[in-house]
Amino acid sequence: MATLPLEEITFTNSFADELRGETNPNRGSRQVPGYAYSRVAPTPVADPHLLAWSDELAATLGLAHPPERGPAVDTLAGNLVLGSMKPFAARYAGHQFGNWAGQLGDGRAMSLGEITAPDGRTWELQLKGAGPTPYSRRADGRAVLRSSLREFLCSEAMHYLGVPTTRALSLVATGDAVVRDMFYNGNQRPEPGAIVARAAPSFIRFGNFQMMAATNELDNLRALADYTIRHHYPELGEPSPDVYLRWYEEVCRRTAVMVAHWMAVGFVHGVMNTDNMSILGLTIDYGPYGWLEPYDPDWTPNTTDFGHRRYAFGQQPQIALWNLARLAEALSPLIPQPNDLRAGFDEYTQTLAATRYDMTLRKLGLTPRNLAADQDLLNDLLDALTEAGADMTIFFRQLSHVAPALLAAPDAEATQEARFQELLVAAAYTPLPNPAYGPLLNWLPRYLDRLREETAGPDAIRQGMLAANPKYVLRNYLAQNAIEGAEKGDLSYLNRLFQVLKTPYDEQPEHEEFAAKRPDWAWDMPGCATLSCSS
Ligand SMILES: Nc1ncnc2c1ncn2[C@@H]1O[C@H](COP(=O)(O)OP(=O)(O)OP(=O)(O)O)[C@@H](O)[C@H]1O
Ligand SMILES: [Mg+2]
Repeated sequence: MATLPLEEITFTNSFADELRGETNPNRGSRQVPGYAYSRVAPTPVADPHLLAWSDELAATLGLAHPPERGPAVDTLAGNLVLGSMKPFAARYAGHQFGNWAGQLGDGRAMSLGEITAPDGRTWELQLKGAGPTPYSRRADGRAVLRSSLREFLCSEAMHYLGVPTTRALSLVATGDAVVRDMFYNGNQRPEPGAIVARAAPSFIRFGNFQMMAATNELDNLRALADYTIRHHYPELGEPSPDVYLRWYEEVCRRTAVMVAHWMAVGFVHGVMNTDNMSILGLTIDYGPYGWLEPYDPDWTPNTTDFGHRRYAFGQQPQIALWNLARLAEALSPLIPQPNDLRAGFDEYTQTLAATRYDMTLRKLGLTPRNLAADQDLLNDLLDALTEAGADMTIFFRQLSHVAPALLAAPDAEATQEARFQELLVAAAYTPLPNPAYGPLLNWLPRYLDRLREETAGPDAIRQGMLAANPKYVLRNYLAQNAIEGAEKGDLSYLNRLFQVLKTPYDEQPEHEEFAAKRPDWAWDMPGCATLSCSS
């Protein structure tokens, strides 16, 4: 299919054209009452050059691969604003760590406008780190290479895993230094700056609605809801109080599906504030996220959250519901009987339970049979994994090979115990035998008996399990290796890692090193197991 260089694309600007925005060129931080956004201009950078590019997303958008330097990359760095673009920073508010934070807004993100893809769908293109806006408060509007690289890679990795997410088109180095206190310990240092161009049908967050409700701007609230429905939920029909209710239920449903996916692959978002919740049910804001390595519902990578563990892995389902309740409050002025919004909570709870059940069964190669007994089997597995602290990804991936093989083996009884031992050694972070692995060892034969009840043959079961249990996820230490290379100007590790993450369910035996459990050196190394919000 024909592609165009980015600089030849004509952008549309539905958000800027249809909603009320301020055009004040003043970039000073301030409250922006009465408006859904502020028109802004990116601040140019010294030497924009391309570090990474998502070919597949570019193909979807109909964009040609740009050279390392030139007008396309200048556009992706904010140095060039095309005539058809109306860049803006959205005004949103939010609850951060459970507390109302008031106006936040795009302090370093800027939307450039929308691209209509060859298939007719529209995508908003947004730069993250393109300079200050009225919402920057005391910060600089910039992003460092390490956090931008993490956002670029993880957005795309999540897409390839099948998780609903915003996408990333490019990672561009700015040539400017950005000063950060990475450990919040008073030691500031200059780091290389970078800008990610991300794409999604829309970047509207729960917090955009909260902002309007908090300041009682009901016309703006209604306009934003109507805009969202008309452009992104047109199947619901023309906005009306009844349609608002159905829309809210659909947001709840999509959010549940997103969280179920996170739980299935071991993704921890790390900072599920309401301003980081997409109204489209997409994973948004790849900041201090992490991937479960030792299975532990209490784990969070975010050092800022070590005290309360509000956003730990196992908390995510209930935090999403808490956030949805804040969204319901924001939408209630639009609804004659706000209590009707409660139907969305049930939608969330039921969809989450059903989707998680479904996804976990698929991870185990099972089809629904006896709900109560199977629930027990699944719950016991999660308890056993927690007690063992086994590597989640390796455990499920190895099981996808071992369990079907045992079904097929004529001398299964004899080999079973040895195969289970091997599986646990592969996934264990402690030397075995270890009593913490007892429950898992007991669970495995029970599971195998249940698997024998399946009618599908071992091969079909193995195929299904391999398609549900990724071999390659973006372990934090892998991202850290890519960062260290990129900071030294060596992109080879980043490129190889990105390539591997594009087919995470494939075996790719030549890339085994990217499937390795967290190495010893990475346990205490910043960026590898824990992260601060400094980005
Ligand atoms: N360096 C910065 N300069 C200006 N504003 C910032 C900066 N870092 C964060 N902010 C703002 O602080 C708020 C909370 O930040 P948070 O870490 O959730 O978002 P983010 O990582 O900047 O971006 P996003 O949610 O768009 O992915 C947001 O309003 C964000 O724009
Ligand atoms: Mg954010």
